[in-house]
Amino acid sequence: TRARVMAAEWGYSPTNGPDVWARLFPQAGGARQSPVDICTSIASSDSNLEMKKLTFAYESQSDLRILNTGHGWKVEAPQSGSRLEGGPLGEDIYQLEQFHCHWGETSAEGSEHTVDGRAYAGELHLVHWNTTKYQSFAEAAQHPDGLAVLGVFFDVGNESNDEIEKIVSTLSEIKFKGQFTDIPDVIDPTTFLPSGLGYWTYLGSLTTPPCNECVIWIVYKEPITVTEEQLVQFRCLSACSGEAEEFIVKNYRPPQPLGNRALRECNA
Ligand SMILES: NS(=O)(=O)c1cc(F)ccc1F
Ligand SMILES: [Zn+2]
Repeated sequence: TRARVMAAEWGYSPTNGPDVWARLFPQAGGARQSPVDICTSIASSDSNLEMKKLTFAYESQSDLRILNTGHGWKVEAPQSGSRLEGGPLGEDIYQLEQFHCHWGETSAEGSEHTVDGRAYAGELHLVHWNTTKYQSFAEAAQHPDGLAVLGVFFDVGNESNDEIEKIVSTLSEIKFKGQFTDIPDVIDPTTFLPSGLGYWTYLGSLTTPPCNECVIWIVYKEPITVTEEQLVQFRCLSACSGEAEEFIVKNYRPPQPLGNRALRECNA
């Protein structure tokens, strides 16, 4: 009943998960929702994108705050000196705000976007907002061109990802929802990006409630590699703030209808 969904926090279980979000968050039922299945055969190679190269410049930062949001971990990384521009972003400059990731109960699933129906083991999101047009992240999230999110797929392999290890090493300190700590290591967001910079791009939304339709998505084609052990550590985070232990074993939204949206690709 509505009362039950009203009472419960949104999440990823059958009673409060993606299938019922639209009851509480009307935008979740909109026509430009994310994620989507990336059907590579319909992706149009847009010469326009080839022309305007996507460029990014990040600072290396230490003592970034990492938080257990109850739905996963999030690193707050407001970087006034960072810039993401070009590609599908027109003339506007986007600034890094935070990064986080999504994963599944097993490594057979976990990414939000899928490629020709194939899910990856996880997906990292580097979230940026349009500082050319808007005065704050919150304001930008109310506009169709407010945010730009870079998505990077995780493949499971034998080499552990050193940058992800800096995140993993703090997770024991933020086991419970609401806990946060500072990451002592220096983090350079550039190191999260794959070497091949080809990507797909389309207009979409936040993949968690309220699912605002405010995101220009840029999803890299090439995954980065993490280890099963690193993903196992993600799944040890608790969704609760107290002694009760409800592990965050999955926090990905399944693909939503692309509808008549253009899906463009750029082979950088
Ligand atoms: N998963 S997401 O990158 O679409 C996202 C980013 C935010 F800043 C807030 C909510 C979100 F769901
Ligand atoms: Zn995300």
